[in-house]
Amino acid sequence: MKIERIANTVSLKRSLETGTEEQRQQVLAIIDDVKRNGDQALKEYTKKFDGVSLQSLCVSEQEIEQAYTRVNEEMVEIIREAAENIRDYHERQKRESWMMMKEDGTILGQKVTPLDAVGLYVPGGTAAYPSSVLMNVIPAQVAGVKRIVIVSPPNKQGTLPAGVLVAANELGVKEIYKVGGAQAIAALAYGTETIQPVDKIFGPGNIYVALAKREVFGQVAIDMIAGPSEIVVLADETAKANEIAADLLSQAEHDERASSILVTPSMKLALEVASEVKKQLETLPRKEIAAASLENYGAIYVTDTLEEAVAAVNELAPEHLEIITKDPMSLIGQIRNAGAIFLGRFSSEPVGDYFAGTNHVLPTNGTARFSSGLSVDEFVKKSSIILYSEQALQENYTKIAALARLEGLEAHARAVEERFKK
Ligand SMILES: NC(=O)c1ccc[n+]([C@@H]2O[C@H](COP(=O)([O-])OP(=O)(O)OC[C@H]3O[C@@H](n4cnc5c(N)ncnc54)[C@H](O)[C@@H]3O)[C@@H](O)[C@H]2O)c1
Ligand SMILES: N[C@H](CO)Cc1c[nH]c[nH+]1
Ligand SMILES: [Zn+2]
Repeated sequence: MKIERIANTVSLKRSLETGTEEQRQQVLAIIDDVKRNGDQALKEYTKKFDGVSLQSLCVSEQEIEQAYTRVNEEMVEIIREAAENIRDYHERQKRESWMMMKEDGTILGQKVTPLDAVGLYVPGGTAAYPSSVLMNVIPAQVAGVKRIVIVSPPNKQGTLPAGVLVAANELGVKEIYKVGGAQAIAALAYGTETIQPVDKIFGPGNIYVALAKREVFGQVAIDMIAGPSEIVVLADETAKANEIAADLLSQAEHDERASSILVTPSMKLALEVASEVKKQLETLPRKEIAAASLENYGAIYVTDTLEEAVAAVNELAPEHLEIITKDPMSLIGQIRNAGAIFLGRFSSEPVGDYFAGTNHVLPTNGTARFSSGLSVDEFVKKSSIILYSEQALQENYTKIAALARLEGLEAHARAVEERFKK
């Protein structure tokens, strides 16, 4: 990894894939086809892109049973325990409806209502993560969403990865469809004979999925458009180089476009981490991906002071931040931009990816400056409640009418005056 001396200003080299005009046109054509031809279009695209002809798009009971034969009981227990931790954490995010009454009889409040139906896209290939099923489905369930649908492209055997099916089944998700890409997003947005439309679509995917989500936005809501994984480790001379190297590699193995960065005031640590990364990389099964990621988007930044290192972290605004210093807790107050903050050497990033209970869907591409990770909030909507008493309107209608006339909206003014016409 390259070692660079920096002051406190630095910007993370990030990979932003926006797609070509040709890809956008292709996605538009797919969406239009699904709108017109429903299931038939879904099956044709599945044959074309995933290389498999399906009789039915639905995952059957039999496929779920088959999946359990491929995931051992111990693994199922671990999935259950992770799910429990995630549910426990997200239960605390739940918002209640509230109302307040004023002395004049006015009642104001906020009604929290779960979305009726949400769709989760689970990417195909090696990026099909059972943990992402837990991270998206559990907050939806905690919010009270009744209908949760999963879509994912089938493999050559015409089914979905066993881990994904087991995770979904453990959570009680019954509606799972074998369809991926832009066609799956179109089906979730507009509906087909088999797939009823949803209100909001969640989950990452390749460029076709991302472009389709942008296109259907408005018809349905969408979550964030997630970029490649990122980790920044903020460490001082007390940290262990082998542990930091392992954590940097944990995110680098996700994607050639992932970004792993160490920021430290210690040149000694920087040199040790660089050599550890090289050593550990050699034995990683996904070493080509991790090496490309480190080559293009990895870095070790050395600052003069810890304060400068903290300022650099805030500039980087990473998805994941690990603080491995003498007193990590004392630095929390100074961290302004980070999707998740992992404190101390035993809070290695994969703890959050899988098990602690926090959500692993987090803001990337510097969006931690203004946004947060996935939470129960994304699965509810909030309606304002207004009950004005006669006394309250009597006392205030002339002010309301005045504000309306300031905006040139005479009918607004007359609406409130109408109640008090002599
Ligand atoms: N940010 C995260 O948390 C996160 C997590 C997991 C995966 N991912 C991302 O998900 C993506 C997974 O990609 P994937 O491709 O393996 O799976 P995918 O499920 O996203 O896409 C597969 C589908 O893409 C469509 N497709 C493929 N080639 C096409 C073409 N030429 N024209 C139109 N459609 C086409 C097909 O319909 C296919 O079913 C990766 O980019 C990965 O980085 C991100
Ligand atoms: N680190 C990823 C998000 O950046 C999430 C993940 C899933 N599985 C393993 N990791
Ligand atoms: Zn990860």
